[in-house]
Amino acid sequence: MDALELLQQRVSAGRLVAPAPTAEQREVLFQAAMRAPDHKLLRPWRFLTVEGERLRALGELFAEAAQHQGGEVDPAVLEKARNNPLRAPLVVVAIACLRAHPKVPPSEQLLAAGCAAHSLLLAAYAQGIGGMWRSGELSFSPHVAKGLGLAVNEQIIGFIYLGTPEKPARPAAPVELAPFVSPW
Ligand SMILES: Cc1cc2nc3c(=O)[nH]c(=O)nc-3n(C[C@H](O)[C@H](O)[C@H](O)COP(=O)(O)O)c2cc1C
Repeated sequence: MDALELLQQRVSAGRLVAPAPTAEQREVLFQAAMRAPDHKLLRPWRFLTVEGERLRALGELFAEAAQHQGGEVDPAVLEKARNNPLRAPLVVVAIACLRAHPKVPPSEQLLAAGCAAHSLLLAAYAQGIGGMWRSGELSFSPHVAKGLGLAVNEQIIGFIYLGTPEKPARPAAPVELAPFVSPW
């Protein structure tokens, strides 16, 4: 796929089915992520892959986290939390790993991690893999972070759902640029 077409046409795919990306495709996804712009080459990111039965375990972790938020939890909310990870055959947890650095503040490291996640999404689209970056309040849950084994300096920046798109990608309409771009 042409690079400029990819950059202008990438869209998310919410409905994803098996098969999950192959080993070869995953190599491309993660190599693309590693090429994100990155001040001082800190690589302030890492990724966890969750698939198969582990998707159910992630759903259980989400349900537990919803219960840990306190108060009475609507059973429908719990059920939704439990089923959320089952919306794709592969969920990649994108994690920012922030460390003290004299030249690179945590905000820049967070941006670099976000760029890595975006590169992964672009590499997915380029390979015909459907992808969607999701967060939701449970991505900020300390219980989820602990269950996924995050260190204190790490934070979840997204759950990237990947799989085979159920429907063809919708066309991305061009955006009127005037509100977003102006000479100074
Ligand atoms: C950090 C981040 C978190 C997001 N979380 C969600 C989410 O929880 N649920 C959702 O529907 N979309 C979420 N999105 C937006 C979608 O990934 C997607 O970009 C949006 O639906 C627009 O679709 P498009 O990518 O096809 O333009 C998030 C995007 C980012 C960058």
